[in-house]
Amino acid sequence: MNPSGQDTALLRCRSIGKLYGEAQILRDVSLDLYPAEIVALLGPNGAGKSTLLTCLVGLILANDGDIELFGQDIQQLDTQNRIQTGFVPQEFSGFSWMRVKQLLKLIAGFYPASGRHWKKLEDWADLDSSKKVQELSGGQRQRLAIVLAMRHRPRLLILDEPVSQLDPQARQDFLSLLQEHAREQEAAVLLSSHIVSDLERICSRFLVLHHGRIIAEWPRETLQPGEAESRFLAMTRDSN
Ligand SMILES: Nc1ncnc2c1ncn2[C@@H]1O[C@H](COP(=O)(O)OP(=O)(O)OP(=O)(O)O)[C@@H](O)[C@H]1O
Repeated sequence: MNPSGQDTALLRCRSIGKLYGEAQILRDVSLDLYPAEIVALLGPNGAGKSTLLTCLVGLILANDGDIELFGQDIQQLDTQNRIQTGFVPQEFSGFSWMRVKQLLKLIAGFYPASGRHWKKLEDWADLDSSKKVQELSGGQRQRLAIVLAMRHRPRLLILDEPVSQLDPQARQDFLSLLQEHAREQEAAVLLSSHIVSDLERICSRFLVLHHGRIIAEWPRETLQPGEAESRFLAMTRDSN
């Protein structure tokens, strides 16, 4: 599946395996992400979604398999490609004593001075930049994590439950921005969420991870409205 008509995957992984101690968390996971597509990662609690997403951005090492970003091995990724990636973790932690404006400035320093700051995204986040990170609410902290990951408009974006703490209006507006980002930047986006109706709104493909394996892949055009959720529930219930 390649919605942009371009052959080059921005992310390609093959046969990823991950162990924590003796426990096999991921098994033989392969996937490609292409420009201008938003792909959903579904899976019940403990399926391995966060583990997979964290491996895909190189924050933890897989035990088996290969991961390439922009055609480069993830362990050899050069700075030029590294700054074209963005990651929203499931929980944003650290930097608690810093003021929001200090943190934004610090992170901006990793990107070229000419780097675009996506004003519309910052307006959406509506953060009080004079506050310390530890003074932010859970939802405000999630907005900050999103701004930090997306403000430089990365071509490859991985998001781990990015809307779990957002209020309904913020969530809807963010999903629209995410679509705009994928379209305008021809960005490849992979995101996990337990709110399947959100994913049905914006994703062109659904991957189902269960017990560390991808057990299904559905292009959106093969689904009726609401069918991703019902199929997912039936599939994970039956294979428990
Ligand atoms: N650092 C760790 N050390 C040991 N086991 C871990 C570690 N992190 C995760 N696990 C285990 O790996 C499995 C997958 O966890 P993961 O967080 O990837 O699942 P998930 O699909 O993201 O779940 P959720 O929907 O609840 O966020 C779980 O059984 C979890 O207990």
